Amino acid sequence: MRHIRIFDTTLRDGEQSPGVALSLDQKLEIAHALARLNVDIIEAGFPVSGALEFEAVRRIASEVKGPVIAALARTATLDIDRAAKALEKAEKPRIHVFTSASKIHLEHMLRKTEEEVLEMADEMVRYARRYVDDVEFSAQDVMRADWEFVKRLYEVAIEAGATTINIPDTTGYGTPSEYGALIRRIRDEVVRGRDVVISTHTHDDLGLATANALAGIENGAGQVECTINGIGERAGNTALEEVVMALYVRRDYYQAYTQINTREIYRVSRLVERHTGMPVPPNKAIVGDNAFAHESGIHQDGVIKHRATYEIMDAELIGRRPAVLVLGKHSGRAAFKKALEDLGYAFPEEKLSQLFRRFKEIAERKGPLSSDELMALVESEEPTAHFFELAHVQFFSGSGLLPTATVRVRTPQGEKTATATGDGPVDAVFKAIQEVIGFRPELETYRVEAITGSTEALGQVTVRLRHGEFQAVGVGVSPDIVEASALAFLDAAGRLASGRATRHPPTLEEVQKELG
Ligand SMILES: CC(=O)SCCNC(=O)CCNC(=O)[C@H](O)C(C)(C)COP(=O)(O)OP(=O)(O)OC[C@H]1O[C@@H](n2cnc3c(N)ncnc32)[C@H](O)[C@@H]1OP(=O)(O)O
Ligand SMILES: CC(C)C(=O)C(=O)O
Ligand SMILES: [Mg+2]
Repeated sequence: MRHIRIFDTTLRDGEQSPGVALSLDQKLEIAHALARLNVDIIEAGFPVSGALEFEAVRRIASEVKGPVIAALARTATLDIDRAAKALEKAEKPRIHVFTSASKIHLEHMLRKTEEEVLEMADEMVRYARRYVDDVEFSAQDVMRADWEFVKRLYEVAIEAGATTINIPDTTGYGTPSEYGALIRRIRDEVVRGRDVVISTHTHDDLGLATANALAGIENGAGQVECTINGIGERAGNTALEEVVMALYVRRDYYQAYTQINTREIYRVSRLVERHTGMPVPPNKAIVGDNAFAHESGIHQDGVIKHRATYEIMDAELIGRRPAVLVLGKHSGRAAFKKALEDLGYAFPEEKLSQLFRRFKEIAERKGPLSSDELMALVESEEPTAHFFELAHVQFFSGSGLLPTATVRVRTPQGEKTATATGDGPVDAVFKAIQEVIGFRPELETYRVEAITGSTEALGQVTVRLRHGEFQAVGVGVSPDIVEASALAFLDAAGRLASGRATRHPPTLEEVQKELG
């Protein structure tokens, strides 16, 4: 098995994502998280580009231990001087010198001839080697460049002392077979057995970044440049989590491994999402919300019978909770039954079919149901006659006023009225209801949703109450949220009072108490 080095460039190419500007503290926090992930190299930034960037690289170099810390530099002495200065305290510093290889870059961007670029590459790699032993060399846009020039350029860089040669498909133009062939050619015709690591750097303009990186590995690359969540210039870079998990899950095929602590992947992904403000799409491989969720009945049935029927890796492996079954319009009986069992219900087949039909009708109209909604569905199918009925609710609140509510409720013992104050109108209403019904269930969850999308939207309130060892869910709907809350509370309290509640699973403390 070959070791593939993971070069993380979230803090450099990743931060080049339009609109992203990380603070010093955010960069440091991400760098520490990358060290816990055990990446081999952290590209901490491009020091010449600004004072904050310089300081971030300097702090990361002095504080983050473990990985090699790399800093980017153009083929210019000032860039290399700044990179070297920022890396002064690094245990394992690397200077990453880059130029360009394609005609279009040379003519229109660098405005240099091939000979001038060769000379700059030679001089600047040598210059960087005066500061550090570990120098990486890249030539942008290799995929669109002429092979003869690419060959000469990388040959010059190796002769000048580059220890890693990176082959960027800067514009995301290559296909996997082309990029793979290019890496193979670099290995056979440029590196020729010398002790130089070949690195991939692929962009996702055609959605091929990960496929291209893997093709590079198959053809001799020993380092992959990538970012968390695949962020980066334009459509982004190769996603670290994708390449790492592809190498792990298909180690039989690639015969290669990384040293990544995969259980940290999800945590770092969330951190980068939060700090960059770039949301991870739900269908994103490995780290998206749906990556380990199943809604289709056939898949759910398979997963319940044997996880591996529809899962090629365990969610826990990347630090996520186990796969979830989403109960929606595509779900089948098996998943529905399992969800009810998980909530503590067991029904005969006939009753289950009746509940399942009702569930399908609702899910087709409103989308997936949460477990509270499922409980409400089951309980609303019980013989109901409301035990407590709201006759009247009145409340007032406002700035400088003590929120106060009065409720009148029809109970089996007749109509009762109570007034209470609270932290807000809903709290005051709940306290007044507790007075009226004569017991004090604990509010475990409270959720408000708009049922329709306009300003006169109907509000749906779902509460879960607990009393002793019983719990019940109640739902209330009204254009007035406070009234919907009163209805929901009375619905759940009625279930508790009339013995139509479920026994809740014991808490850890209760089990410990029972066991003495
Ligand atoms: C593919 C990549 O990701 S490359 C990295 C890209 N990242 C960034 O650009 C982010 C940080 N960049 C910056 O802050 C700024 O662009 C700086 C500080 C680097 C340079 O700023 P400025 O001096 O204002 O130059 P500006 O950005 O307008 O133009 C880039 C200059 O660098 C030159 N250049 C580009 N690449 C290289 C290179 N590899 N080697 C030498 N010079 C280069 C360009 O030809 C241009 O030079 P010119 O001004 O003589 O025409
Ligand atoms: C600086 C280089 C490696 C780069 O990011 C690219 O070419 O995409
Ligand atoms: Mg790039």
